[in-house]
Amino acid sequence: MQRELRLDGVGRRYGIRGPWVLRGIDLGVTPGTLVRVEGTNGSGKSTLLRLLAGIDAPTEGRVTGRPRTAYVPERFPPALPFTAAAYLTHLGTVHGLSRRAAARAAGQWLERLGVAAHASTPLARLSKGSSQKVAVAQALLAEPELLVLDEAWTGLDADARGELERAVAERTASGGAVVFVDHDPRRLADARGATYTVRDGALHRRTEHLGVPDGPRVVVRVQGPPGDVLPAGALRIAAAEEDRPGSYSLTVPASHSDVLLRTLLTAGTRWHVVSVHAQEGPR
Ligand SMILES: Nc1ncnc2c1ncn2[C@@H]1O[C@H](COP(=O)(O)OP(=O)(O)OP(=O)(O)O)[C@@H](O)[C@H]1O
Repeated sequence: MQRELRLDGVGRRYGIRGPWVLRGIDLGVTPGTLVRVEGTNGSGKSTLLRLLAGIDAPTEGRVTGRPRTAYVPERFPPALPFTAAAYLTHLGTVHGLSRRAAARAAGQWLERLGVAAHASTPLARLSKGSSQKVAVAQALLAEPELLVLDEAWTGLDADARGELERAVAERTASGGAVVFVDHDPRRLADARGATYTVRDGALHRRTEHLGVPDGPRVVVRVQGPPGDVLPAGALRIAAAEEDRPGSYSLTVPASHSDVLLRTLLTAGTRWHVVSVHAQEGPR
């Protein structure tokens, strides 16, 4: 993602005389950031996410700087005459992948989300949970610059929920942005990012960090050449402390630890991983 996606003075209402659901929204989504959107039922969270995803247009105001975007809607349209694999392959080509690359990415995501056994099942015959996995796969397969997730964890089993959290870490570590709504306040609660609350049609920035930081974390200690800068992707997902010149402790939510390790081990500079340990309980 090269630049900021901006909403300036954005308002949305449904119907000419409908009440304003959102009004005067100014928001910048910068590359590599994670944004949680909160609010009570009916406050306008999904409306905001549809505007950010570009599948709905504002009634007033401007949206600029749109990156390559993918979206998991609150309700996935399932009754299309495709199998899961054919649908994902088709969408991959729509996103600009070659047919071969799209089929490969479709297979990989069905595998990662634990639904590969249903690759040949028509969408209309998938269970609710499997259908949600296909909804998640369609958004992830083309590695979007902006990923918009509306209750995307709902209906997923524990393994798939973990896989989606990892995918979020991958997207942010590689410079993409992720905007999400989730009814569980613990979702990605430890991850670095910003929280906004939708209230009375306006957007209020709540805190620098998401939610209540009480989830399991992992501390990775690394050593590199003194004076070398940690990879940007690592700094997007981890809190870093320099213990000595060139020696850092990086703290991440447990769900992000393997993405952090991969980011460090594939960086240009050779970072030596000294230790990896779990940090439990309140800090
Ligand atoms: N397509 C639509 N046509 C008419 N009104 C709509 C439409 N979509 C949303 N609304 C209305 O806009 C308001 C905000 O809805 P929205 O779905 O954005 O809220 P939400 O915060 O996501 O709610 P929830 O937490 O229940 O999912 C509600 O009053 C809703 O009825």
